[in-house]
Amino acid sequence: MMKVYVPNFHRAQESSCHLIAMLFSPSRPKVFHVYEFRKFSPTAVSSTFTVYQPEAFEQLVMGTGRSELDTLQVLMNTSIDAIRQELAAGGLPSLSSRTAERHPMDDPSFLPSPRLFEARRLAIACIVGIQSFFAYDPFIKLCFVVEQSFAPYHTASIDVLLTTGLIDYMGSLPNVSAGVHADELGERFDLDPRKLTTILRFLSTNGWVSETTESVFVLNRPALELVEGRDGRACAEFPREAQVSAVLQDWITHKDWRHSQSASETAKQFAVAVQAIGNCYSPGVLADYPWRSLPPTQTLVDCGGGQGAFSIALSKVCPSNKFIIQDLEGVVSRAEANVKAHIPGALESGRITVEAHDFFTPMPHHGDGYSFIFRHILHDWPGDRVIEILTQIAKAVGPKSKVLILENITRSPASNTNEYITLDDLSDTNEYKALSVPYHIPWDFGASGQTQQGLALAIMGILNSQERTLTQWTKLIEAANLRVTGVFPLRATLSVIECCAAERE
Ligand SMILES: C[S@@+](CC[C@H](N)C(=O)[O-])C[C@H]1O[C@@H](n2cnc3c(N)ncnc32)[C@H](O)[C@@H]1O
Repeated sequence: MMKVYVPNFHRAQESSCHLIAMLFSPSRPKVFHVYEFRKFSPTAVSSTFTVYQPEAFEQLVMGTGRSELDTLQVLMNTSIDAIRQELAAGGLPSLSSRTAERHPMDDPSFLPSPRLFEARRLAIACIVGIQSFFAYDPFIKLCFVVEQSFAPYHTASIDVLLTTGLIDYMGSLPNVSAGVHADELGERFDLDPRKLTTILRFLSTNGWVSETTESVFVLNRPALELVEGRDGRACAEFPREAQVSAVLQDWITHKDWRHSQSASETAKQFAVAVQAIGNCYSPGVLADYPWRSLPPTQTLVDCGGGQGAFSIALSKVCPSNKFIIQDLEGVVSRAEANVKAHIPGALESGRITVEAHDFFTPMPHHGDGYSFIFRHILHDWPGDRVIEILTQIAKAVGPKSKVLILENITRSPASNTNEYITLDDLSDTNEYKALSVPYHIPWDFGASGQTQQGLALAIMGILNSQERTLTQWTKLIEAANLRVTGVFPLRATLSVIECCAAERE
C-alpha cells in the first residue's frame, strides 16, 4: 500500500485549505481512496475516485512536486494529443488558422465528441495560463498588461472591417488565401491605405488576419466567421459598447437600424445575436441530457418557450412526445409561425400546441402526463419571482413529472458524478461527462469559460439578469417545494438541473 499526500488538492472545489491523503492499493490498482484531513485531523472519506488510466494519477499527484508551468505544459500536450487523435478518429482534416477553408468544426451544427470538446476546453485554459507566465520580460509584460486596455481597439478594428464591407470583399475573393494589398483595398473602398494597414496589422496580433508580404493581408480562418451570413457576424454586429454615444452611432448609421423607429428593435437585434450563440450550443443541449428517458406518453410544456426554437428541435429528438409551447399573448403568434414553417402539420395534428400563458398564474396542465421545461427563463427574474414561478409548477407536477431548468450554472462544470474524469475516460464514447478540473487549471477552465462568463455579464448589463451557482439554484428550487434530482453538464454554455416534486421518493 502506498500513501501519497497531496496538499491543496481541493483548492478548486473548496475555499478552505485541505490536505488530502490518497491510499493507492496495489491489489486494486485502479481505485484510489481519497481521504480528507482538515487541520491535520482525519475526517470521513470524502469520496472514492475510480481511475481508469495512469494519466489520472499523474494529474492527481502533479500538484505535489511539479511546478505550475510543468503541469500546464503536460496538460497542454495531453490535450493537444487528444485533439489530434479525435480529429483523426472522426476523419476530420487537421487544423490551421491560416486557411481560407472553413473547418467542419466551424459549422454551428458540428457536435464534437465528448473528448474533443473537453480537450479543447483544457487546451485553451492551458494556453492562456502559460501565456500569463511570460509576463516578466518588461516589454512583453507591458504588452500583456495593456492587452486589456487595447481590447476596445480590437472591437473598433473589427467594426471597421464590418462596416466598410472589407471583410465581405476579402472573404469573397476567388482565392482568399492570396490576400489583397492595402492599396487595392484603399482604392476600392475609398479609404486611406496607411490607416487601413495600421488597423489590419493590429488585427494580425490576434490572428484575425495575416500580413503575408508587406501590406498584403489575408483573412485567417477565425475571420471567416465574420462574413455576411455566418453566426459570428450576428454576434459581432450587436452593439456592445456601454457608452450611449457609441450605441447612438449604430442607430444612426447601421444598415439595419438607421431607419428604425422602434425601441423593440434593440431586443430583436439582441435576440439575433443570442440565437447565433444558441445555434452553436443546441447540438450539445440535445445530445447530452437523456431526453429519451422522458416517458414518451408525456407532453413537454416549454414554459416561456419564446419563438419555439427549442421545442421544435427537441420534437425531433423525442419523436413520440407532444409539446406545448407557452408564452405571453403577443409572442405566441411567432412561435406558431415557426412551428408551421419547420414542422408542417404539427399544429393541426396536435403534436405541438402553442398557447398564451403567463407563468405567474396557475399552470393549466397537471399531473404525471406532463413535464416542464424552462430554458433561459429563470435567470431573468430575481429570487422571489423565481420562487413564485416554480411554485406554480410545483402545484402542477405529478410524481412522474420532471421540471427541467436549462441555465448557465456559474462556478461549475457541475458534474453529476464523483468520478475523477480524464481525457482518457472520454475515449471511444459519445457519453459526455465534464472533465474534472486538473491541478493548476481554473475551476471554469479559465479562458474556455469566456463565452459563459461574457454572456453572464452581457445579460446582466442589458436585462439586469442574474446567473446563479448550483447552491443558489438549489435554494430557490427547494423554496418552491421542488427537489433537485440531477445536474447534467452539457457540451454547451448551459446545464440541465433536473427536479421533481419535493415529496417524491
Ligand atoms: C430569454 S427568452 C427565452 C425563450 C425560450 N425559452 C428560449 O430558450 O429560446 C424569455 C421568454 O420568456 C417570456 N416571458 C416573459 N415573461 C413571461 C411570463 N410572465 N409568462 C410567460 N412567458 C414570459 C418572454 O416572452 C420570452 O419569450
